[in-house]
Amino acid sequence: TGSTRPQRLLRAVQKKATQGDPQSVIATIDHFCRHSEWAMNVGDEKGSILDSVVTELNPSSALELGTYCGYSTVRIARLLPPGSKLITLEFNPAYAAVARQVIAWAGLNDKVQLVEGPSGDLIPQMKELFGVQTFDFVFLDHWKDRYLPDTKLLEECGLLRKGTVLLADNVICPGTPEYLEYIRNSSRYESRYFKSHLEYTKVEDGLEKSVFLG
Ligand SMILES: Oc1cc(-c2ccc(F)cc2)cc2nccnc12
Ligand SMILES: [Mg+2]
Repeated sequence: TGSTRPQRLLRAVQKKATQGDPQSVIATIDHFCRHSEWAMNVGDEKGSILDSVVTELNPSSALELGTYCGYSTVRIARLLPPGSKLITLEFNPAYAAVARQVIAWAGLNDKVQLVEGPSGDLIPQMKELFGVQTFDFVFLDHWKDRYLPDTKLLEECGLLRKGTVLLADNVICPGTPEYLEYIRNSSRYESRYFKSHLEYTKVEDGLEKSVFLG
């Protein structure tokens, strides 16, 4: 039986990236996805927008929905101040296994907690399982039909506070119309669209940044 694309991506990281150097892990994955095999990482163009949002916010507690191979996990965690924590949820065990090794290669284990399972089941357990009060930052990058229900769940579970920033990937491609409709029309959020491109392509995509107003 052959290897999977995430396994080939991991092999490239372990072969070419410097251990403990998140920037080299990011560069290696971007090179692999541009020159060898496309993969659904947020990528370098949208990744720069992600970086600027995280840097401006300087979050102490962050949540990522959809880990995949850990590319955006590394992008976010490398920017977090000491003592802060990124919890990342991944439904697919094969993706999670690769992501753990990518995160470890980048030397970011002490900032990241990867939890396997469905976000809809895990979000209500955040407080009791991980001692989370509220999140300062949430990156939505999992299945598009989960963006809206999981956002409503975060609200209902009291995991958002005045000023929490939600950043959603793929709001154009593959697209999250129900989420956009809700978040742009809700008086509880202030939203802004960052136009960009689908990772490693010329296809339009973008990120929606929404501030929870409480
Ligand atoms: O960034 C992404 C891109 C795509 C995707 C796949 C196939 C295409 F043709 C176009 C776009 C799927 C994604 N699923 C989950 C999280 N992020 C995704
Ligand atoms: Mg994505």
